[in-house]
Amino acid sequence: MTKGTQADVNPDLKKERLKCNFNIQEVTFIIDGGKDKTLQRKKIEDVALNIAASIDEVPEECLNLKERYDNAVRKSCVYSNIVKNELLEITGLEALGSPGLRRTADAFFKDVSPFMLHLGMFVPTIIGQCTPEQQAHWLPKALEMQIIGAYAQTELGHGTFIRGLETTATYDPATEEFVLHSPTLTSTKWWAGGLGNTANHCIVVAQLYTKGQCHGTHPFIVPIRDLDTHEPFPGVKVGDVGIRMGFNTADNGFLRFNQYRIPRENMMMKNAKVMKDGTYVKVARHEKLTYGTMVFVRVTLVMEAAFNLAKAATIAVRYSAVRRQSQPKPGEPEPQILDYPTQQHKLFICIATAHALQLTGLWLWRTFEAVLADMRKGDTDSLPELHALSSCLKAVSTSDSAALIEQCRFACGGHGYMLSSNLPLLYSFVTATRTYEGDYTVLLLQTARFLVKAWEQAESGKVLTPTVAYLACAAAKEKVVWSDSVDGMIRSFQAVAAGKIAACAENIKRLTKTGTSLEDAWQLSTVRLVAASEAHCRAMICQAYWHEVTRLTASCSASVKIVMEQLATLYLVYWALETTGDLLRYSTICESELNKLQLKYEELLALIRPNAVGLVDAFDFRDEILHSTLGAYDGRVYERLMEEALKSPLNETSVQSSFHKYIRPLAKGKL
Ligand SMILES: CC/C=C\C/C=C\C/C=C\CCCC(=O)SCCNC(=O)CCNC(=O)[C@H](O)C(C)(C)COP(=O)(O)OP(=O)(O)OC[C@H]1O[C@@H](n2cnc3c(N)ncnc32)[C@H](O)[C@@H]1OP(=O)(O)O
Ligand SMILES: Cc1cc2nc3c(=O)[nH]c(=O)nc-3n(C[C@H](O)[C@H](O)[C@H](O)COP(=O)(O)OP(=O)(O)OC[C@H]3O[C@@H](n4cnc5c(N)ncnc54)[C@H](O)[C@@H]3O)c2cc1C
Repeated sequence: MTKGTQADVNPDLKKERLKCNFNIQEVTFIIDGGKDKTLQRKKIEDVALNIAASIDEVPEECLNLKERYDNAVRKSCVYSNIVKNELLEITGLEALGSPGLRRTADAFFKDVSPFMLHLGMFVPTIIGQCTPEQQAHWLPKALEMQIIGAYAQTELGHGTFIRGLETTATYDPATEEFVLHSPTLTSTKWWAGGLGNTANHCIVVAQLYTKGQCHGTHPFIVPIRDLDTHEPFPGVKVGDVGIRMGFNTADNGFLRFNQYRIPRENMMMKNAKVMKDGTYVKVARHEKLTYGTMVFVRVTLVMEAAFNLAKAATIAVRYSAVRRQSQPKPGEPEPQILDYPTQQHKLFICIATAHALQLTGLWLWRTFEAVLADMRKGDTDSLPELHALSSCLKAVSTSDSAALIEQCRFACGGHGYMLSSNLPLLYSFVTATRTYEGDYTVLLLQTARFLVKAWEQAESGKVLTPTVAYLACAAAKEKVVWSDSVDGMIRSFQAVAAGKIAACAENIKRLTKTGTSLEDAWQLSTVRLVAASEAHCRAMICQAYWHEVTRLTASCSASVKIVMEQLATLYLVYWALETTGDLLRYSTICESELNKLQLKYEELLALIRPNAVGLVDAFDFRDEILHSTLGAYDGRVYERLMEEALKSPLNETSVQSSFHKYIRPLAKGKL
């Protein structure tokens, strides 16, 4: 944060900070994943943010589309040099995935860097899909930015259904090359970030043909532009996909091939190989290991959802402490809008959800690392559970984050609609995460496949993997008695999930018994399967969040433990109240217990209220990263709104030329 002098700080915010009754830094350490992580992040910020402070002469939003792209490329080059020459020295290669790097990128780009997918997917795919020899060839070039890459999987005709991709890579043993071809309009690669004008290389996912046989989709590294002239190579047609809701500096592109040749060695061969004579050799022990980059990005997106929501919550809570509106008690001053329970209801769930997703995201990351370690030893047994976990957590976290960021904008009234609040841009960026890297519904249905199988195992008394172990109680017909203790609520959420999964399995069984094919029975059950998957995911987040809070606050000061537990309890009670219909159906909860729960919720809002500003301060966002007139640390909201308004190109002259060209002639009847 940028603290300035105390005298500059809005008096209401100053009072809020005095009210805070816990040690903010302790909470920051928990959110970052430990004190060492916080210190490293701050070191990275100190290096990068000095430069970022003066990077934009004109606000990004005042530039036209082409100028914005050029500016984004300029800044990406400056930023890449800082990463390469200074930041990687602080932490080594692991810095690529560090929160410090993610945060400092936001100081440079209000929208998105056209290089984002280079580090976000191109480099991870080289690491995940190449042999050691291929890595030795490609990785240094990519890290040194001698080549810039994109990840082109999605086509105009297919994004979700990867097996339906149409781009072909046909092996020619005579020249030891693959011939890439786009046989139809719908086979055009579409959407890849950085592809339109920036990248000179691209990972292309294509149907592999050798010896006349198709072996399904495989990834290839494809040079698409000359490294010196940047002209596309003959046989390559590449360009921008057009203006989007957000991501307008991300350079999302299209790509077509006309019998374009690449060397055999450019097939990424960690999981499958094509020998010189065209023989296809499968190396991987699991069919879906070529989908590995997607699993990796889905895992990282859970913390990404938390990060963006934390930014929105910081903006909206600080603004709500500064903003005064209405007069509920005659003769008394207008209250801070943060004092309205309805405002607390809108905002405290945002803080709690940011914590829930961050702590669940850190747990998921550790799970991912453990599965990777198993796979390095040749054991892929835990991959289906990781796929099921990462699919539903990606879906629910990105969806919750987008919806709650929009709620933060609503909470800021008219000023939230200003681009300078940064809430509109944040929303347009985050809402895309619900779609990319696997659409919400599609991913929940992937988890549902796993859940229905797990239910069948539970019914037949088999041992279940940890995230679905709770199904055993339901399969044994154990009744869950409602209790508003934390453990009681988690058990009830699990009972809801188990009840929904069981109902899906029964429905599928009923339909197939009466002659419906399994595929049709599945389709006819998908509305409830999505709901079951959501319920499972919610129960899992509640359990992981509470477990992590208990674990991480065990050695904290008492006040930190209290406030962290209040937030986690608020999260559970909020979701119990949101899903009362389900609880009435699948647990023993009754009307009087629901009333008690509502009271508990309102009490929690009041308990959290004095610490609200302290809690968002604990996210520790510097102003250079928040980019918000409403959310700056000093709370000088009105001054900043006015300063930004005066920067508008429409205020450069007191009279616009359009007045003389159109309005005056119209008024004089001369148009
Ligand atoms: C600043 C941000 C920070 C970091 C992020 C960086 C960059 C982010 C910015 C933009 C990135 C955007 C990039 C993209 O969007 S890239 C394109 C992503 N595309 C997708 O995600 C497509 C979604 N579709 C799929 O994943 C699959 O096609 C599918 C829906 C899963 C279906 O696949 P299919 O082959 O048809 O499989 P099924 O027949 O449905 O299932 C068969 C069997 O396989 C299992 N399975 C499926 N996927 C996986 C997997 N990944 N891992 C392990 N197992 C998998 C599936 O469960 C099933 O198992 P059964 O046992 O049930 O048979
Ligand atoms: C900002 C942005 C950046 C992107 N960047 C990249 C990139 O860098 N590289 C890349 O390769 N791709 C990228 N993508 C593409 C992205 O991965 C796909 O858009 C995404 O996977 C969804 O696929 P789709 O567009 O084909 O949607 P569709 O699959 O056509 O979805 C449309 C609707 O159909 C529903 N639907 C589809 N299949 C099913 C099913 N089986 N059952 C039930 N419902 C179904 C969906 O739920 C959805 O409601 C990007 C997209 C965006 C928006």
